[in-house]
Amino acid sequence: MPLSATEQAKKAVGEKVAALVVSGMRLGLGTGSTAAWAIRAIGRRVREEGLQVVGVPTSYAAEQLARAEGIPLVTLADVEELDLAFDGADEVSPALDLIKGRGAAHTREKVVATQARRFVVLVDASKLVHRLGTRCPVPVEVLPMAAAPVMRQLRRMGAEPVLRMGKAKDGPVVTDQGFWVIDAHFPEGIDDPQALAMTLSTIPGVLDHGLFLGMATDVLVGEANGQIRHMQRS
Ligand SMILES: O=C(CO)[C@H](O)[C@H](O)COP(=O)(O)O
Repeated sequence: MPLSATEQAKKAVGEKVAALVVSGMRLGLGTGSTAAWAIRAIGRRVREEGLQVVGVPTSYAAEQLARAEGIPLVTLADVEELDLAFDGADEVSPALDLIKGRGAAHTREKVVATQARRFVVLVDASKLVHRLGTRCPVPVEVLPMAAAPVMRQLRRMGAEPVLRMGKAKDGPVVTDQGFWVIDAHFPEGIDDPQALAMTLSTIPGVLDHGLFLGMATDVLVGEANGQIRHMQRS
């Protein structure tokens, strides 16, 4: 079946970042449908060209895919830093700030991204927003016993919190860490992402949230016309 235009754009940016990889690199392997294109393309280069890399996966899903593709895996205990991490995103602002976590992997994704000298974000053009929060909620990963007080706190902060429920499971989504995810909706968008990120980080029971501010060094945007736009942090 032919790929949709959106899937073509995801594939294009995934293959673009895979082409930036050279032997010896230590990689952060992102989660989601766009990062999966990159993992598959890197796996192909490992098998066909003998490309020598190691990868740190950001989720169980990324780990399984990388294993299937033959990419050698290591942990953050094995490598002091990563040369390049790549990942998808749910929103990208003009300042290259992000919302991530549709796949509930944002906590590990943030840890991995912070260990990388270069953090390349892969999106199709539908993810570009003028104001963070206008396209999707901010995922907040919480200790299950803290879910109710965290939701009350989020309401006091002006958010509309929704506990994320499983699609093929009764009850809440459970993350790779055994935590839950509260999606904090901001119907008018987020006024001050920095202040929100700081406040979220101080709420007891919150493991981490999906605001990735000042972290992306590069954003590759797959456009509808098949072109790739490269945005870089100045
Ligand atoms: O943050 C993520 C997972 O937690 C994903 O990277 C993000 O949701 C983008 O996914 P996709 O490329 O499938 O649109």
